Formats: sequence, structure tokens, C-alpha cells
Amino acid sequence: MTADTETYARLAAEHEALMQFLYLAPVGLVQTAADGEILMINPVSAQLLMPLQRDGNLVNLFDALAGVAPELRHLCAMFARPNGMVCDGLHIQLGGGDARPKRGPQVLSLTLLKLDEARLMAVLSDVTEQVRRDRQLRQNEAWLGALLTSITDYALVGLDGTGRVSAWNETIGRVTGHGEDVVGQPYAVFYPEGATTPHHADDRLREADQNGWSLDEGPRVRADGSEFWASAMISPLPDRDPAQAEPGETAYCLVLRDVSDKREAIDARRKSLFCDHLTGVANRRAFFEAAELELNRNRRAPRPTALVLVDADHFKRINDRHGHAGGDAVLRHLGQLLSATFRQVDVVARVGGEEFAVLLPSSDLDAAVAVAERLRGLVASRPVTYDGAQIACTISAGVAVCDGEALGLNGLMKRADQALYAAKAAGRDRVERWRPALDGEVQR
Ligand SMILES: Nc1nc2c(ncn2[C@@H]2O[C@H](COP(=O)(O)OP(=O)(O)OP(=O)(O)O)[C@@H](O)[C@H]2O)c(=O)[nH]1
Repeated sequence: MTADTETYARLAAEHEALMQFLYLAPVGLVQTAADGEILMINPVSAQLLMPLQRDGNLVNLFDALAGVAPELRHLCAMFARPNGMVCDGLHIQLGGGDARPKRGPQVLSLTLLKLDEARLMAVLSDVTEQVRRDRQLRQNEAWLGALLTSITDYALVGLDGTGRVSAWNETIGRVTGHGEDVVGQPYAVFYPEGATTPHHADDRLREADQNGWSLDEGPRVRADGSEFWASAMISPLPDRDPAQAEPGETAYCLVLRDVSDKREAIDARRKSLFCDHLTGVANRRAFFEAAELELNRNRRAPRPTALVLVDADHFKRINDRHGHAGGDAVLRHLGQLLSATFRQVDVVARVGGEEFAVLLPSSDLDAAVAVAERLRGLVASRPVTYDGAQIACTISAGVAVCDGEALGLNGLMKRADQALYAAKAAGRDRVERWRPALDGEVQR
């Protein structure tokens, strides 16, 4: 054997061993070209990705994941370095949780490496169980934080059985600036306008009844109107039955902590997990988690919850005319208009390439249609300026409501989608509400 044939045989054996390793690796591995075209895929990846591709034809990784990780193509396009990590452990939520009520929705973790200008390597794994445990851990961490807090940065507020402040003390004054006049007011007085609804406030009390405590985090407002970022824990007093408490008699304890200084760290972590990279609104995972939670609450205390699905019209034409970057500018613009139009308590998310979803708690069909209509008008009247050009854009929207029915998130999504389809079919730049006649119509 010559030295050359020996080297060749050794390289061939190494290559074979590497292929064997890729093939048998316990995680999903996909090698693609720069445009996402699949060059090599191992069985674990095929198993994870196949359900996403309706025709079972796995040709392009970006296309296969377009419906659930629309930002991927953009992330790669933005990655300027010749090689390196494009994203590390990006969580991709598949569908809602309805189909798997006990286990929750399936979540994949994706790490994408740029090997060189022509090749990418994706590492995929199923992290559903880990995500469920993380969520539990986050709650526990926040709870411990509330217990271990220093003694000067919290307000200790007594609430009666209906959630009204039952007495004033110094800690309330120190953290919120409220005086005795706060007594008798619903605890929503500590929330900025639009950050809660009476139903939500009530839910927190019911959650505390059931679990022994209820914790959330978000903006709060002081008596002078200034806002701060707070962690708030409500727990029922141990020997008191809130339903039997007299009005004004303390039945719950609310611990309100000013955590404004930690907000940056909290925000950064949340952003990396729950934010759509391109538009800054919530991503699919955040949307489905929040929607599941809201519809579960809805089951316990029925009230209307509306869903608006928004889709940019003829978006392909915008891309064709102004390039992908022009299309991205339009998507960012839409994200801003959506965030500015809906309430803080509404969940605005990008759930597909040019598709957004908004969940409106405690909102009936008419109210949701009115806001969607306002958004439609705004978008139509405000073209995007990009690279010296004005890009006109319109949207279509479908609106549905879950009001005391056992619809589930998938059922609600389906109805909103049928209404959106009707809006597209009726000529676009329209808002359509779901009606029974649309049932059975094709879903897009
Ligand atoms: N710029 C940009 N385009 C995207 C992104 N995600 C998906 N798209 C594009 O969005 C377009 C969606 O096109 P279609 O689903 O055919 O729909 P449409 O052209 O908007 O037409 P209608 O929805 O029927 O009004 C495709 O061309 C996708 O490539 C993205 O993140 N950025």
C-alpha cells in the first residue's frame, strides 16, 4: 500500500466512524447548506422534525421550522462572523398544550452552529420535561426571594376576603407612597392602568386559596403615578376562611417588593426565553404558555377571552419588491403598532413568519373586534419608511372568543384562523369575526 492509499483509507475509516457517530447520536443532528437545505439528517432529528412537515418532505430546515421558529432565517442572515454559534438552546414550542393536557406542549431546544460560509450544523433535543421543571423552579425561586428579602424594601398589605386593602401601615407608605386613603380600595390600586382587570385580580386570590400562595411580577404604580417593578405574593392567613371574613377583616396578606434594581437581569433572562428576536414582541412559547394559563383560569371562573389573529397581506410581494430586509422592517413596524394598540394585560406575540396572535383576557368579541379594527386602520394609514422607500402594508385579522365553552386553546385558535381566512377571502385589509357559518370552512 502506498502512503497515499494508506492516508486515504485512514481518512475514509475516520469519516465512516464520524458518520456512524452522527447517525447514532442520542441528540438530533442536521447539517445544512447556508440557505437551510438539508445535507445530512440523523434519525432523532427526522423523528423530531417530521411531524412539522405536513407532506413529510424534509428538504429545508428553515422551511420545516418556519411555522414554529420564524426568526431562524433572520438570525442566520444577521450572523456576520465566518463561523460560530448562531443560537444556543433556542426553545421552540410545538403547537398548543391541548393535545397533551397532562404533559403540556412539546418544546424543542435548538443550537445552531455556523461551520463555515457554506454549512450549518443544528443540534436538536426534546426539552419538554426540563421546561416544565424550570417553570416550577422559577416559581420556587421567586417565592424564596420574597421570604429572604431585606426588611426595608417590601410593603406588607392586609387584604379582606374580596381583595380590598384592610388597614394602612408604614410599610405601605414607604414602598407605595399611599396614605390611609388606600384602605377599602381594591388592591388593583397598586397596578398601572391596563395592567390588570378585576377578573385577574380575583384570579390571584383564587390561586392563593388553592395553592397557599400566588406570585407574580410586573409594573406597579405609586400614589404619585410613578411606576416601579415589583414582585407580589398573596397568601391567605392560615386560620381564616376568606369567604366567611367580614368586609374589612384581613383574610389575605400581600407582600409587595420593589425589585426595580433586578429588573434588568430579570428582563434579560425573560427576553432570551420569551421574546421574538426580530420584532421584540412575545414569541410562540410565551404565547402558548400565557394562553394555556389564561384558559385554565377561564375554566375555573368563566368569562370571555378573545383571540385576534393578524396576518400581513401579500407579504411575499413586499419581500419580492423590497428584499427580505425590507420585509423584516415591516414586521418590526407591525410589532410596534400591535404593542401600542393593545393593553398591557393582552399577550401580543409573533406566532409565524408574518402572523401575530393577541390574547385578550376578559374581553368580549365586540371589544376585541373594535381594537383589531383600530389596528387595521393604523397599519393601513402608516407606511414604513425603509431605505428611502415608503412600504405600504395592510393586515387581515380574524377574531374569536371563548365564552363559557369548553373550546380549549386549539379550538379558539381554529375559530380565529377560520375568521382570518374569511377576511383574506373577502379581499384582505379587513377584520372578520368568527360565526358558526364559518365552521367547517377550510383552515388556512
Ligand atoms: N422578511 C421576512 N419574510 C418572511 C419571514 N417569515 C416568513 N416570511 C415570508 O412571508 C411570506 C408569506 O407568504 P404567504 O404565506 O404566501 O402569504 P402572503 O404573500 O402574505 O399572502 P396572503 O397571506 O395570502 O395575503 C413568504 O414569502 C415568507 O418567505 C421573515 O421573518 N422575514
